[in-house]
Amino acid sequence: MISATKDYALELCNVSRRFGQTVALDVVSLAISPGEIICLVGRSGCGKSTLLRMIAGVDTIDSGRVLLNGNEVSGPSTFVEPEKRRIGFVFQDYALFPHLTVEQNILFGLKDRPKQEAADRIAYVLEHIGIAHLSARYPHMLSGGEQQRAALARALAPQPDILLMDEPFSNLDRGLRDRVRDETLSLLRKLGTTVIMVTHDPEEALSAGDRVVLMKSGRIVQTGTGYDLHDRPINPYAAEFFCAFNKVPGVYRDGHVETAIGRFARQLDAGEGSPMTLYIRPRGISVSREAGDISGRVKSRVFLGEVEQLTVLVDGLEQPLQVRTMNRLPPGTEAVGLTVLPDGWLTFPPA
Ligand SMILES: Nc1ncnc2c1ncn2[C@@H]1O[C@H](COP(=O)(O)OP(=O)(O)OP(=O)(O)O)[C@@H](O)[C@H]1O
Repeated sequence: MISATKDYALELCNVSRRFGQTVALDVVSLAISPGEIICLVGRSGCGKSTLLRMIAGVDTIDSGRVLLNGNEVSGPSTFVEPEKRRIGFVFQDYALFPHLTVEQNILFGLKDRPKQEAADRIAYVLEHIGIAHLSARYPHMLSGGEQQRAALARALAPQPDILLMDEPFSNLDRGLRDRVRDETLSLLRKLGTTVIMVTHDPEEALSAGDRVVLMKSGRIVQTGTGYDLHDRPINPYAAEFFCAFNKVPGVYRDGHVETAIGRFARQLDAGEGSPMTLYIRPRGISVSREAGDISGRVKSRVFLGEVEQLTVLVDGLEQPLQVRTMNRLPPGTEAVGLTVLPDGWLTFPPA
């Protein structure tokens, strides 16, 4: 084994994996500190599950290195078996053994421990995860949320260095999901567990982890806090993953993006006359019955509770603008004034 820095719980160095013609992971590098909670996101097929499988060691890599606590576990001439990696796994379907009780499921991962130690570990996780009263039940006798907690208890019992979770909350309905997720993550934080959690849900990714890792076609597009990814996306893919933007074509001139709905000042590293697309957040437009920078006509509105989504026709734009507002307009309002807020827009060259 090659020993590198122990500052990181996990390091991926130029990891690649192909399946025939498909490049599932394309020279991926990532370092994760102990106790960090990472949300791994990206569209279907971008390589999230493959990445978890390589870390867990249930599949091999073609090139690169994987290090756990500074020790190489996958590399050109190294392969440490999954059982020896001290990694816990929680799957989307929980994968509990149906013929074993909750307690027996947890015991399964502790078979090599002395009896008393295993019993102590089981008691500890049952209590901390709040399912001691369910220990004698079989999986089919548990609700979705309870099954999720049982799977978490089984994964945590052997005290893994890293916990990998593949869409762990996606089988739960919305209300339960938020609660189980908050409870689970606060417990994992308390235990100081390093976590990589795959999710499809952009909101979950922004809110749940310390850091978001966004993938596309086997590559990491951007890593950063939820605020970084949401407010400062590095490209249109990252931007559109977290927000359904209005897109307005424009041209860069004299420090401004010139569009059919006005000039937007920003210093850009772009040549005079370069085409630029303005990405305007639906919440980045204020709307009122007074005159604004832009005149529009409300085509339709959908009341969503906290906010209302308006579709507004604007002269000179092929597509109407989508506007999300907390400002309740009187029924039947047609003519509106719109103003794009200073931090309500981004700009990128056209894709
Ligand atoms: N064993 C395999 N054989 C062939 N192709 C595979 C295999 N495993 C994964 N792939 C391909 O590799 C790519 C990445 O798959 P992966 O399951 O990692 O994506 P994902 O981001 O987890 O997708 P999803 O969000 O749909 O679960 C996909 O194109 C997939 O079809």
